[in-house]
Amino acid sequence: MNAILEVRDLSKSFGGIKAVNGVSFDVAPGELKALIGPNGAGKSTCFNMLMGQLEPTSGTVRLQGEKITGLPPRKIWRRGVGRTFQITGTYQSMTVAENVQMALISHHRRLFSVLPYAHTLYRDEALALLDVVGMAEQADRACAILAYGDLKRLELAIALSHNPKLLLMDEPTAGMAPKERINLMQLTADIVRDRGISVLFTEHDMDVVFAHAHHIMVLNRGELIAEGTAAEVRENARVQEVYLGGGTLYAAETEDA
Ligand SMILES: Nc1ncnc2c1ncn2[C@@H]1O[C@H](COP(=O)(O)OP(=O)(O)OP(=O)(O)O)[C@@H](O)[C@H]1O
Repeated sequence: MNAILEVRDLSKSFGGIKAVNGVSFDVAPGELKALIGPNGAGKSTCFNMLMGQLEPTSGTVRLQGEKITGLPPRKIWRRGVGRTFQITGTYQSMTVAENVQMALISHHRRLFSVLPYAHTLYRDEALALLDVVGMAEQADRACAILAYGDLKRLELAIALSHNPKLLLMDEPTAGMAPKERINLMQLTADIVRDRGISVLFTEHDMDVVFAHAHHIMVLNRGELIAEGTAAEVRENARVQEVYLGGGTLYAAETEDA
């Protein structure tokens, strides 16, 4: 099947630093793909170019065959690329459901005309999305009092409200307890399977990566040095060298929450 995302020879230099250097890869429909690498490898720079926050020095990005390189973030988002961030961005003064409703109102391009009665709009649709992420029972709670793991699930519901074809998740489990991380990624894997969307995520926790990613790419000093299944990447000598100076690449954390 044709790729959802095609990245070709993508590069970004900051002065003399080649943060991303000639990176090429595809993301297939319904694929859950991880981009891993040590600190400073170029993962965030890569994501920022895919989402339009950074202009590449060279290279192209295509979404379903159409070039999106150089488009502003909002246009890329409108074409069906969603993103979740390391630091969650929700409206603290609103309830859980209202946050999703706001996203749905924005998706339907009705933002300014409907604000006075926004709280009644798309409520059922919002509840359905909250059900997908296991948050329906918390629909009327204020965001300000949510546990961090619940905020991350809410963020996922907000991202889904734009009905993305591709979701970019930048360290989705950062700041979570080990058990919560596995749960969030299991939820993400279920969503990928059930809704047929593609997800590309960066992650430092190898437990999460090896347990859930269909395919893993390893970035080091701006270059892709390996890709494959969890088993292939785990056994790759270059990857082991980069991560642990030649040792075996085990999960970083294995204790329970
Ligand atoms: N705006 C910038 N100006 C100058 N150098 C930058 C800029 N952004 C990133 N870099 C450099 O580019 C390289 C890649 O950084 P990047 O943040 O993409 O790595 P990363 O893999 O996301 O790291 P981490 O896992 O720590 O988030 C690093 O050497 C970084 O210092």
